[in-house]
Amino acid sequence: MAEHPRRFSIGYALAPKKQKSFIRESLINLSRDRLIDLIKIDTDIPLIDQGPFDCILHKLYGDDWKKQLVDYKAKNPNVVVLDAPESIERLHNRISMLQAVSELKIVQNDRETETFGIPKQIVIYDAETLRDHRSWDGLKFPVIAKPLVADGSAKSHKMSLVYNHGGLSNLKPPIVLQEFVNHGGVIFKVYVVGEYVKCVKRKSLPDVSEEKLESLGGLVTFSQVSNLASNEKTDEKYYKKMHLDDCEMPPQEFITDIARGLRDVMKLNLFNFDVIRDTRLGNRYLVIDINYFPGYAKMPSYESVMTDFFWNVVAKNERREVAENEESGERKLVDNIGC
Ligand SMILES: Nc1ncnc2c1ncn2[C@@H]1O[C@H](COP(=O)(O)OP(=O)(O)OP(=O)(O)O)[C@@H](O)[C@H]1O
Ligand SMILES: O=P(O)(O)O[C@H]1[C@H](OP(=O)(O)O)[C@@H](OP(=O)(O)O)[C@@H](O)[C@@H](O)[C@@H]1OP(=O)(O)O
Ligand SMILES: [Mg+2]
Ligand SMILES: [Mg+2]
Repeated sequence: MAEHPRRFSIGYALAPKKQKSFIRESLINLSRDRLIDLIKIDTDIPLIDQGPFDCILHKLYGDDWKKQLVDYKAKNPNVVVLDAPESIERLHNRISMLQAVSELKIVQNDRETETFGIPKQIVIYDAETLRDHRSWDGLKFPVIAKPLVADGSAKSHKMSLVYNHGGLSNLKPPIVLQEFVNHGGVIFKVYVVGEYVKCVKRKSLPDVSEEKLESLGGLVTFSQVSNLASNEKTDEKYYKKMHLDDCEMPPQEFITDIARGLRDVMKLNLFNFDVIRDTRLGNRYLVIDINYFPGYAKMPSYESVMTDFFWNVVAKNERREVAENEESGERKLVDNIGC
């Protein structure tokens, strides 16, 4: 009798909004065709009582969830958890998040003139430090004030563009004050899925000229500028409407090197990062934000990219398991012969 090919099972635990945008029929069907079943994890039932899963895909936080993952892994040592909660955690703080960029060790070739880094930034933990001008004296206005915590809450996305020191008094620490860098109103979003890297353009905040800065007072607040309705973004009309066509992309190899470097340093497979190009220099790129498990459905052909990745993860794991079993079988045989 012919043996049935092995099917794989991936459990997903996502917030309702993420589930709605990411787990589309098209993704379920394509994965199913490749022998991968995407199964919803019921967060009202202990994880340990569900499955078995070859892989768990998640974007949920908290100590209880972390413990559930640890317990599940203890019982099912071969499960692949994407990604490890300890690796995701550094992205919940906007300082440790961007420190990953300074940890990169990229050897640039002589032909490359592009450089990368992060904007100048400081962290302010309390109102007293915010009032003390010595804390922010070294910063050039305008600055963007970002909540220190980046935990996915609406609050963590609420930003302020602060034009002068007068505007600082309205802010609520703990915050990061980051120099605003003019970048021609276009941001590059780099999506990473394991080895796969895709860079797309999005509309960003417009430049602030010196003259405009003098005439402006205080601050202006905003939230998730680049996150318009998701169907608009893959649309060609979106590019035309936003005049994004005219903007040159950064060199692919340069971006891929940064993406792979970040993946290794952070030990993450699923993330994106935002990059802006300093208009004064033209070849200096700054990473301003890194997000765990971003809106992949906005990435072109996301279904096939994700399915290929899932397949690589589960099939590679399966091969490792088989090899380990064979190895321990051989060892047993040797032990028995030795007896
Ligand atoms: N240093 C900067 N200089 C210029 N523009 C910036 C800077 N930092 C942020 N921005 C603009 O503000 C937007 C929001 O900032 P950021 O990406 O840090 O916030 P976020 O809430 O974490 O975003 P996301 O929705 O991608 O998670 C950016 O997309 C970009 O348009
Ligand atoms: O809303 P979308 O699905 O499009 O994805 C956004 C995602 O929201 P979600 O995780 O609630 O879905 C955000 O995550 P949190 O910081 O809020 O955790 C953040 O990663 C954004 O950068 C994503 O937008 P993108 O960077 O891809 O444009
Ligand atoms: Mg961002
Ligand atoms: Mg972010």
